[in-house]
Parts: sequence; C-alpha cells; structure tokens
Amino acid sequence: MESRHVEHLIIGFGKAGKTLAARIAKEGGHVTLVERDRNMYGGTCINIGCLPSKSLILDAYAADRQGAEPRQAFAEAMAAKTALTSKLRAANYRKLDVLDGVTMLDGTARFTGAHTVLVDGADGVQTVLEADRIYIDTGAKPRIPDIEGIRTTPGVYDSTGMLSLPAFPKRVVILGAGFIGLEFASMLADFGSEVHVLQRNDRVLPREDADMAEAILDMLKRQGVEVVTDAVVTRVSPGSGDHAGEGVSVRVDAEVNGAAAVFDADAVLVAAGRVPETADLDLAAAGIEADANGGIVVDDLLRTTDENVWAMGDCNGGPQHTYISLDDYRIVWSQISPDAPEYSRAQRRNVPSCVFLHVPYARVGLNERDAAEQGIAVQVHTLPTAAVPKAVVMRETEGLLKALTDPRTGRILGVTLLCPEAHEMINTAKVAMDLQVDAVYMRNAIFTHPTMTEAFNDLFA
Ligand SMILES: Cc1cc2nc3c(=O)[nH]c(=O)nc-3n(C[C@H](O)[C@H](O)[C@H](O)COP(=O)(O)OP(=O)(O)OC[C@H]3O[C@@H](n4cnc5c(N)ncnc54)[C@H](O)[C@@H]3O)c2cc1C
Ligand SMILES: NC(=O)c1ccc[n+]([C@@H]2O[C@H](COP(=O)([O-])OP(=O)(O)OC[C@H]3O[C@@H](n4cnc5c(N)ncnc54)[C@H](O)[C@@H]3O)[C@@H](O)[C@H]2O)c1
Repeated sequence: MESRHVEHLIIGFGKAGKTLAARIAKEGGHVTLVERDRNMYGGTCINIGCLPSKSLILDAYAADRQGAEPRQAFAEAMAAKTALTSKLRAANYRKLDVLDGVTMLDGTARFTGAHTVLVDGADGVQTVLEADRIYIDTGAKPRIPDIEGIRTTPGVYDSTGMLSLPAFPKRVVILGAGFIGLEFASMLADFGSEVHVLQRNDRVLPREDADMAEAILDMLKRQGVEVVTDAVVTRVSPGSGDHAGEGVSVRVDAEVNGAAAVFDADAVLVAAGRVPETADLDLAAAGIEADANGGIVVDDLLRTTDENVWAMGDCNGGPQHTYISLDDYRIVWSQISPDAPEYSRAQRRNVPSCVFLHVPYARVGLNERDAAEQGIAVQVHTLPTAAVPKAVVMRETEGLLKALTDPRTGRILGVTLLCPEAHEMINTAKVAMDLQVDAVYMRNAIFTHPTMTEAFNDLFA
C-alpha cells in the first residue's frame, strides 16, 4: 500500500471538481483528483446527463419535423450521441492531464480518518492520501423506488440505461414526471414512441402557474404522451412478449385513482429523482455529517462539519444542475484564492432553469403562483408565442411568454417562457434581473430581428 501527503484532494471528476482542479493547477498549486470510473471522466453532465440527453432531444426534434422513420432516426441519433460523449470525455481528460499540477488517480475513494482517504485503485493498488484540504464532488445516483420487480425485470432502465437503449422502443412507460421524466417523454415521443408517464400523486409541475402547466401537458398530449396522475405502480414484471417493438416486453401494474391498471411497454424508465452519491465515502470515519438522503451537510460556504473539507455539486443535496455545481466551485475557490472576493450561497440569486421539451420551458424568478403565496403585488405581462414573428418563421407558434413586474418600480420580478429558444432567452432575462433593469428598458432595448429575444420588446410593452 502506497501512502502520500497531498495539498489539495478532489474526490469526483464532476463539473465543480474538474474546474477547481484546473484552477488550482493554473495558479501554481498541486492537486490530486480521484475518479472511480474511466467512463465518467468529465462527470455526469457530459457522459450520462445534460449533453447526451440534449443531443438526443435535438435529433428527435429534427426527426419529428422531417417525419423520419423512427427506427433509423433513433439508431442514428444514438450513434451520434455515443460519438459525442467519447469525444467530450477524451477532451475533458486531456484538459487536466496536460497540467503539471494535476495528478489523476483512477479509483474509489473513502475516508478512513479526518483528513485521510483510502483509494481503491482500478489497477488493484491501494493508496492512502493524507490531504490538507479535501473537496468532495461525487454527484448523485438514481433513486429507485421500492417496487416489486423494478430492479430485476429486463427492460427497466434508469436514465443512464435509457441513453444507451439497444433498439427503438415503440411503447415506453416512465415513472416520474420531473425533469428527466418529462424531457425523455418529449424526446421519445418526437422519435415516434407512444409514451405513458406515471406520476404517483396528482401534482404534475406543482410549482408552475396553471396556464403554463396546462399548455405543457397539452403539448405533450399532442406529441403522443399520456401523463397519468395518481398512478401508484405496484409491480413491474416481464410482459407476455406480445408487443410492437424489438427486444423485451415489460408489464407495469399500477393503481390509478384506486383502480387496477396495466401498462405494457418495450422499455420502462425510472425517473423518480436522484439522491446524493455518498454511501461509498464512509463519511462517518471523518466525522462528516450527512442528512437522511445522504446529502452532505454544508454551510453557506459549502464547508462540511469537518474543517478543511468542502462538498460541491449534487452530493451536498442542493439543486441538481451543472451550472449549480459550477457555481459551487466559485464559492469554494473564493475561499482558496487570496484574490477572489468572498462568495457564498446566500449571494446566489435569480437562478434560471429550463426543461428541454419539444418547445423548451424556462423560468427565472417569481411566477404568479409564488407571488400569490408570498402576497407580493405584481403586474402580469403576457404574450402568445404566435405573436412573435420569429416563431412564425420557425413554424413553432405554440406556447406563451409571461413576465411579472413590480407595479411601483417596473422592476422585473420573474420571467416564464414556453416558446422556441426559451432556454437561451431566459439567460437574457436573468441578466436583466441581476442588473435590476425595468420593464421600460426591456420594452425599448434594441434587439436583432427576427429573433425570439426581440419578443421582450412586446412582452414588456
Ligand atoms: C439524464 C440527465 C439529464 C440532465 N440534464 C441536465 C441539464 O440539461 N442541465 C443541467 O444543468 N443539469 C442536468 N442534469 C443534472 C447534472 O448533470 C448534474 O447536476 C451535474 O452533472 C452534477 O455534477 P457534479 O459536479 O455534482 O458531479 P458529477 O458530474 O455527477 O460527478 C461526480 C463524479 O464522482 C465520481 N465518484 C462518485 N463517488 C466516487 C468515489 N467514492 N470515489 C471516486 N469517484 C467517485 C463519479 O463517478 C462521477 O464521475 C442532468 C442529469 C441527468 C441524470
Ligand atoms: N434541464 C435540467 O436542468 C435537468 C434535466 C434533467 C435532470 N435534471 C436534474 O436531475 C435531477 C433528477 O431528475 P428526476 O426527474 O429524476 O427528478 P425530479 O425530482 O425532477 O422528479 C422526480 C419525479 O418523480 C416522482 N416520483 C417519485 N417516486 C415516484 C414513483 N414511485 N412513481 C411515480 N412517480 C414518482 C416525483 O413526484 C417527481 O415528480 C433533478 O433534480 C434535476 O435537477 C435537470
């Protein structure tokens, strides 16, 4: 067993971890980064998360518009996605490998003491690392509900498995109507699958305004997605084999509004949330606290209960987005660098989000529901997507744009967009809110034409 002392130790090659490693090395420091899986160099986002899913979503959108043959379009999209992820993985590895200050170790890390970590090397060699500072960035893993047959029935996948499906699934059942459930439902429907999304309670998009939620569900329905609420899945088992697709068949038994129902599928996606990936770390050995979900307890500076150990990204139980992991890096870097101004979670504001549906749905700040709950008076501005010239040119006129402003000051309090390019436009809205510009500014700002962004002129009129 090898043993050595290191200045900075990062566990996990995720967004925060790789960004921090490069920064420390570029500023002249020495850092060791441990990653347990060679196929995960670069983390979830580029290998099994945002980028592969968005690659498929874009190709599915194109297939739908072109009326492509589903099996062929699906196979080509899968091949393109696989080529993309291997390219990104190699580029991510190279980016750190070229830096003198970065040492990379392939292996699984776990704590054996306050500042001591044992790495079970992929090559069978164990290494003990004594570190001055440790940064945990181990991500999250799918939450698999306790349902009979869910772990053992062939044809049941989590999002990672679904991103590598061997054949086009004609009929798909999805458990969970959250980010992953709805994005995959829309993508698979665009390829031509019949999709049932089973949501265990009566709340789909519970935090969204009623008009937006209704517009999204209508859009999904037109795509061929049936969202079934109050659907409690009781059992998953091999189907009869009588199915339209290739490969296996799966039977999903559920109680829908208390009545028994059966759904047949060629593939089942379990998208019931993701929980922090911390079980292998033996946090207790270092005296580091975790919550009931395994989320590492941190303060606003992302410090754990152990001095000189930080937790960044999904593993600290915060919102699960790549840009949050990146922002966590900024918080930690502000404590390492003598030059960086202090930055904490308390200073984070106007965090946008986007669900990448056939027509993307993006939000920043308050919506009407939040405003009503919080008793905040607002002026509501709306504009149908059909009124935006660029949307007409794109022949994508579905949806609605909405903004809330303060009736006294005109300041923007929130923007919600269901329209083409919403995922890009929301970042302009975020910057406008950060800079505290008002509705008059957005109404009069010169934007290029024809673009979706120029819709802000009319929205704020
Ligand atoms: C299907 C899907 C789609 C998504 N789409 C989006 C999107 O469009 N936009 C968005 O912003 N977010 C999206 N997300 C969420 C986003 O991918 C994650 O929030 C983000 O990647 C988390 O990054 P991280 O830095 O926390 O860790 P990760 O990138 O998850 O990295 C953690 C790394 O740690 C390694 N590791 C774990 N335990 C150990 C150990 N004990 N020792 C050594 N190594 C270990 C893992 O192998 C992994 O490589 C998506 C997620 C999924 C699953
Ligand atoms: N565009 C993006 O930014 C993006 C895209 C994909 C994923 N993500 C991240 O990944 C994380 C995980 O996504 P997710 O969709 O798995 O989680 P989620 O928390 O968004 O949604 C999970 C859904 O599953 C439901 N559910 C739970 N148990 C169920 C059961 N037994 N049967 C039926 N429904 C059940 C929940 O009520 C919830 O609606 C999210 O937190 C999200 O931040 C982000």
